[in-house]
Amino acid sequence: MKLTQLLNGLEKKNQISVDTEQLKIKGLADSSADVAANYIFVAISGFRSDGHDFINDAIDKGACLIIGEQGLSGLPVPYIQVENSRKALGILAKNFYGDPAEKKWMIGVTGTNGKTTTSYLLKHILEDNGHSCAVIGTIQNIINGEARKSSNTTPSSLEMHRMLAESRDDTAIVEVSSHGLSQFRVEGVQFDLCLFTNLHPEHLDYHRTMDNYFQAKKSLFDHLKVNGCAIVNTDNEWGSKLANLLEEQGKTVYATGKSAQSSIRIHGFNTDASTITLEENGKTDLICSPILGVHNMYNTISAYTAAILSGISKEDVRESLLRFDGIDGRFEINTLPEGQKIIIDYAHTPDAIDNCLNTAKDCGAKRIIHVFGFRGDRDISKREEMLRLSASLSDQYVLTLDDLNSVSYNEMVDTLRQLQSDQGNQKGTVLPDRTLAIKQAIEQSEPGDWVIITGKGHEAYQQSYSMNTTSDKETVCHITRTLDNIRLDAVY
Ligand SMILES: CC(=O)N[C@H]1[C@@H](OP(=O)(O)OP(=O)(O)OC[C@H]2O[C@@H](n3ccc(=O)[nH]c3=O)[C@H](O)[C@@H]2O)O[C@H](CO)[C@@H](O)[C@@H]1O[C@H](C)C(=O)N[C@@H](C)C(=O)N[C@H](CCC(=O)O)C(=O)O
Ligand SMILES: Nc1ncnc2c1ncn2[C@@H]1O[C@H](COP(=O)(O)OP(=O)(O)OP(=O)(O)O)[C@@H](O)[C@H]1O
Repeated sequence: MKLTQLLNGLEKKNQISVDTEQLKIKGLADSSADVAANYIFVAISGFRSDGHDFINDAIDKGACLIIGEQGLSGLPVPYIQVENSRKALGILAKNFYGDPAEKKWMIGVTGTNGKTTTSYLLKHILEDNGHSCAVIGTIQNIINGEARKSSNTTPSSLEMHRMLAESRDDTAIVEVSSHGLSQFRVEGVQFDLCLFTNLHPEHLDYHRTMDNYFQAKKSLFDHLKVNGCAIVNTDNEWGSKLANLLEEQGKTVYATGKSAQSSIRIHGFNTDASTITLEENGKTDLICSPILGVHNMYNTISAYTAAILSGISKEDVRESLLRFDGIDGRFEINTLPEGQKIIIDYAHTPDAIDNCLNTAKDCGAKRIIHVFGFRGDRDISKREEMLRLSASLSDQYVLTLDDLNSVSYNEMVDTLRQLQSDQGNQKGTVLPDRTLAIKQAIEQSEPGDWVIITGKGHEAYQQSYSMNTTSDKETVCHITRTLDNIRLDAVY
């Protein structure tokens, strides 16, 4: 592709020569390791290293043009200085791959909790009604029906545009994280629908304040196509604020919530039957939420609204919801022959833990035994609240290891012990080996009890534990001898 086409929309700080404009570009790379002959290398100043330090490597590998933020001169190949390299990468990737988002029905989902659940509910409804849906998100990326490993919730803009270009699906659902937004990973992607699930304290190690975190999430809505719609859960205070701000900007907002002003108004939740009564334009509708918990009912409402705005009839959406068979690691229930329920859930925020434990209570759990831990290198400000909630809502809890990341085993165990002694109560114990913690919880459970294992959900273990299993699901299967894969028990 000719460089002039690629640079469309890019603000340059320096002029480039007519000869440079004629360069034929074979590819783009933001990692020197991926550079080949006639590539553009975009140097990004990162959190761990600085791409500008790898410019010479990139040139040795065949880069014919460098883009970066520093005022550099004297390079053996042309250099373009830009204000923001991550943003530049998105613009170049969009041009290089021919603006793939423009050719699809694009749906972006953001919020602290519920992005994955809402995305999979929506994917199911759309596919059940004849569409083909790509999903780019936390568990995996699904392109043309094939699952690919995902290492970030929202991949870099380069991978994003590449995957969208490879996808022959008519629709793409993208989970958009706040990190992704603040790092311009959806630069050049415009959405037909943008969904906001909720905002709760999380990632404050990165964003510092809730307002910064909110601003990052809000920026997704700058990516709405001209006729695009925002779908916002206004029962969350930040959602309500967002809906007002977007309306002030003249955007089309579908507010979902209990208030009378909502476009889709919630009249009531029936937690026993897992149903929701909704009202739109004076007409009420009863829909089933196929995953337990009021929090999952909110996800169902977001998916329902997005499906309707995608052109599916209410009747078809209602029918499709009845055929949904669950998501890995999202309130997955296994009922033991003796009557205990074992739940595996990805909850790793105070709000999510609150929701999970309360769902078990609402569903009549005799006793709740909660197994959980804290991730190394992640926002530590939420730990006390997570423990406080578990100590008050569960009947017994076991503090155990979650991913250590770069934190040492001893440091995390000391942290667990310290937190238990400062904030815990007599219901709790510390048992670092996650597999033994799960075993102890299951062994101590009695018919009618719910054992709730949170934090890892669908993910594989990073550490090895004494049982040699690779995930919570495998551990539970191993302990309970449930050899069949655990699947979500029917809610209805
Ligand atoms: C802290 C953070 O967000 N880092 C993200 C960021 O990495 P970075 O650009 O800072 O990378 P870096 O290692 O410092 O390298 C800087 C540059 O030098 C280049 N380089 C480096 C080495 C080399 O030899 N040659 C070279 O060219 C790198 O390719 C890069 O372009 O940009 C990368 C590309 O987009 C991301 O993969 C990476 O996510 C890391 C892996 C990560 O763990 N991020 C988490 C915090 C995250 O983003 N999480 C959210 C979900 C949060 C949630 O809701 O749970 C997500 O969307 O996944
Ligand atoms: N709407 C919701 N409100 C509060 N908590 C929720 C909601 N939906 C899901 N959760 C909780 O959050 C956990 C993660 O859910 P999900 O994976 O759908 O969210 P996510 O936004 O994709 O999370 P992440 O950004 O961490 O990948 C669930 O296992 C559940 O405990």
